Amino acid sequence: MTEEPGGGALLRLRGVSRRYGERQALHPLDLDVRRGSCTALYGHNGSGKSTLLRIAAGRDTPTAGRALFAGRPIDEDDPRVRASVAVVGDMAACYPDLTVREHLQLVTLAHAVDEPDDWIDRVLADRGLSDHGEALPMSLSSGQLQSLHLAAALVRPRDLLILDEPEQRLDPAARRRLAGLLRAEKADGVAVLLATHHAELAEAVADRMVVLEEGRVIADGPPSDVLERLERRS
Ligand SMILES: Nc1ncnc2c1ncn2[C@@H]1O[C@H](COP(=O)(O)OP(=O)(O)OP(=O)(O)O)[C@@H](O)[C@H]1O
Repeated sequence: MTEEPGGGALLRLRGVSRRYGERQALHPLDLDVRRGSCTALYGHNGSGKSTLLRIAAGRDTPTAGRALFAGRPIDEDDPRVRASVAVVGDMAACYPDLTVREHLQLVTLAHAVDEPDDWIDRVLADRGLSDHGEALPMSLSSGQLQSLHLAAALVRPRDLLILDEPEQRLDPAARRRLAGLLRAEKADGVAVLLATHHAELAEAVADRMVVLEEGRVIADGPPSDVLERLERRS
């Protein structure tokens, strides 16, 4: 398990901002995510959620500020980050010639997971994919594909789980399973950071909700308080 110095937050962003040319996608912000907690980013299209997640995952470098994982600058090429940070992105890709099971086997092989077949069977069952293990991606529905991307993050070790709109294309039952899964991740001590457009999901799983508007934090706190404030504004 990755240790954070002085018992601090596993993910620590300080004064992080991101500019694309003339566009300030993210104004300077601070964010801490601790083990066993979940922070939900919420906001309109283009408000900066994915930009922030990419920086948190070490896939993008902030224009200014510091993004630290367990006290060290985050870089997705750092083997320690690759071993501990699982990401379900908004544009995850599949290999067209590999079955669902083979995708998951590839991930368990890359992360040297013990007894991978047991893990894979369990994750397939939890994600409602048991009957699709031998299916190729092109024969899956969009919701089943999203479940495969989630499954790929769950068959590998992780201390920090980053998800970009994981509720996309999931039906209500699959969304409820997702909420249960994220609560179980917290109970296992994983730090969870997600972007979502689904207020109920945030309320069901997050300890903290951060609302972005044009790259600025406009509300931050427990989801029920934040949602009440947003309701009053509208
Ligand atoms: N690679 C890029 N180059 C230029 N501009 C970008 C790039 N990525 C994002 N942006 C811009 O930064 C802003 C924030 O985008 P971002 O994808 O972070 O928003 P978001 O909150 O995740 O939106 P959505 O809810 O639609 O996924 C947008 O104005 C977007 O056009």
